[in-house]
Amino acid sequence: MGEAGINRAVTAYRASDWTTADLIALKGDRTISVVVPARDEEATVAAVVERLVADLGSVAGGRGLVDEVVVIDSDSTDATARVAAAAGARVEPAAGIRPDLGTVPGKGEALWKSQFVTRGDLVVFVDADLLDWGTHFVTGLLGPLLVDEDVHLVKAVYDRPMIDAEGREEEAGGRVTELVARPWLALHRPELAGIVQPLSGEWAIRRSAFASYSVPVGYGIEIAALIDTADTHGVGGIAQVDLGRRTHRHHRHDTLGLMAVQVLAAADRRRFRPVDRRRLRPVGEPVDGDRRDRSGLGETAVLTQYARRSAGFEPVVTPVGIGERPPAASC
Ligand SMILES: O=c1ccn([C@@H]2O[C@H](COP(=O)(O)OP(=O)(O)O)[C@@H](O)[C@H]2O)c(=O)[nH]1
Ligand SMILES: O=C(O)[C@@H](COP(=O)(O)O)O[C@H]1O[C@H](CO)[C@@H](O)[C@H](O)[C@H]1O
Repeated sequence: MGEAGINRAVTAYRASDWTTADLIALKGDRTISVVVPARDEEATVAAVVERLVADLGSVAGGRGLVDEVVVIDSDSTDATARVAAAAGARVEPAAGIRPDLGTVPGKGEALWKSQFVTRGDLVVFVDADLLDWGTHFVTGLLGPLLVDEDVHLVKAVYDRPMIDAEGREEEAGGRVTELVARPWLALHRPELAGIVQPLSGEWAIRRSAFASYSVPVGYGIEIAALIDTADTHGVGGIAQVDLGRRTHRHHRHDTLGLMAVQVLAAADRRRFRPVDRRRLRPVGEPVDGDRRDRSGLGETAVLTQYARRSAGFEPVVTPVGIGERPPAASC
C-alpha cells in the first residue's frame, strides 16, 4: 500500500507497448467492438469513424483488430447518423434498441443500449467529438485486456489541453474531473487516487464485467464503471494506458454543472463499498421503461443556476436525469 493508504496497484502502460499486428496475434478467437456514442456530432463523427475503420477494421477479407465499429446515435437532431454511416460505421439509434425497455436521454443510456447490438468480448468506447487523437487510442486500450486476464477495465491517460476559439491552448481540460470527480475520490475512495483520468471518455472493458454493472443513464457512466470495477474486481482489475494527448469539443460552464450533478449522483450511490451498502437504496434502481418497473420516469435531480436578465439574476432550473439501468445481463 502506497503512502497515505493509496493503493498503487493500478498498472500503467503506454500505447507504444503494442503494435496492431501484436494485438491481432494476441486476439485469438476473442471479438472486439468499438462503440462511439454520438449526440449531434455531425462535425466530427465521420473523421473519427473513418480512421477507426481504415486503421483497425477488417478490410478486404483480411482480419483486422476490430470486428465492428458501431455508432450509437443518441437522439441526434443533426446529420450524425447519415455521416457516420457514410464513413463506414454501423449506426444504431439508441431509442430504437430494445424498445420494450423504453428510452431515456443520456450518454450512459447510449452505452448501456450498445450492449444489445454489439457482440465483442471486449468493448472500446471512443467519444465522437475527438479532434486531436489517434487510433493508437484503441490499440493502447485493448493491450492490457489482451495480455492480462485479471484486468477488466482500462482507462485512457492523456494531456487534455483546452483549445480556445483562436486555437490557443488554455488551461487544461477535464474541469469536472478536477473539480468534482478527483476531490470526491480523494474523500471517499482514496484507493482510486492512482487513476489519472477517472472520467476519460475513452475506455475499454470486458463485456462480461460491463453487463454485470448497473449503468447511470447520463454522464455518471464513467465514474460508475470505475468504482464498480474496483468493488467487483479490486483496484488491480483496473489498468490505465498513456495515450499522449487528446483534445475535444468542450462544454460551456452551465452544461458542465449538469454533468457534475450526474457524476456526483452516480458516485454517491457507490459511496460505500458493497459490504456497507445495506442502508442505501440498491444501486441501479430501474428507470421507467425497464420492463420490471414502470414506476416513475427514473430519478431526476433539479439543478438551479442563474443568468442575469433585465430584472436581475433569474434562476434557470434544469431537471437532471440521475436514474440507472439495471445490469444488461438481467434484461
Ligand atoms: O446524451 C448524450 C451526451 C453525450 N453523448 C456523447 O458522449 C460523448 C461525450 O459527451 P460530451 O462531448 O458531451 O462530453 P465531454 O467529453 O465534453 O465531457 C460524445 O461523443 C457525445 O456525443 C451521447 O452520446 N449522448
Ligand atoms: O473530464 C471532464 O471533466 C469532462 C469535461 O471535460 P472538459 O472540461 O470539457 O475538458 O469530460 C469527461 O467527462 C465526462 C463524464 O464522465 C465523459 O463522459 C467525457 O467523455 C469526458 O470527456
